[in-house]
Amino acid sequence: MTDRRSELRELLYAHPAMARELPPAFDTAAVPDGPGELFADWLIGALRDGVPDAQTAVLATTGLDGAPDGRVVALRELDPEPGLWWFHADARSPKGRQLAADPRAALTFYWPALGRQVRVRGTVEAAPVERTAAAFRELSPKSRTAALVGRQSEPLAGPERFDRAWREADRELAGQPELVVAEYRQYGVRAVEVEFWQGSFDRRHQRLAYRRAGEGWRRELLWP
Ligand SMILES: Cc1cc2nc3c(=O)[nH]c(=O)nc-3n(C[C@H](O)[C@H](O)[C@H](O)COP(=O)(O)O)c2cc1C
Repeated sequence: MTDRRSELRELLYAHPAMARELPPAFDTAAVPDGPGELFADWLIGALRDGVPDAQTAVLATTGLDGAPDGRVVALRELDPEPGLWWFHADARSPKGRQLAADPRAALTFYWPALGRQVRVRGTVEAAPVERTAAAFRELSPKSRTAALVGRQSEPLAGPERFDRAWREADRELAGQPELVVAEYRQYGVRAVEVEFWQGSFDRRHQRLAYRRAGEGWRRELLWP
């Protein structure tokens, strides 16, 4: 019988993280005053380099039981100047309820091909209803159907229940193309801390942290 534990251990040691050529060290002294601009530079670079799903991040929240929780979401917009990172979600989902109870959140981006990580910590705020309704109407038909189906993270009795709900939602949207799911939200994480991490094959990683200080930002290097 294969010993899965030792097989896996062997594979993990044979495949160390970031064992490939990565971008050269970045000039931590020649960076913008705020983190939004630097993040935009890095994300645009990742998207243009073809990093798959470069706009996705792990969203960490505090569970209603006080324990940490996390899941992947997609970044939809960025306001570099105030430092707002926007994602969309249903207010009735576990994460939506968690954020209503405690708006503190973190977004962690990782671009493996570039060995880059960005950590954003802050507090979420929801966009005004009219703006969200307009954004909802711009979604692809499939995304609107998925949002109307709703019930995210509730137990599903079987795939046929989902198929039926999907068909019903499709029909409803076809009859009412202007329909907006009232619980659909645009959440913006207003950053208080943003850290840029550039990995290096030789483990001489670089870390640059921005922290809000009054109207501006304070920058400092961190030991890797
Ligand atoms: C690549 C990827 C992108 C995703 N994007 C979103 C998103 O933008 N919004 C969202 O609510 N869920 C998104 N999800 C699904 C979430 O990870 C999660 O399964 C779902 O939102 C339920 O989370 P919750 O139970 O913590 O509320 C995405 C998942 C993946 C893998």
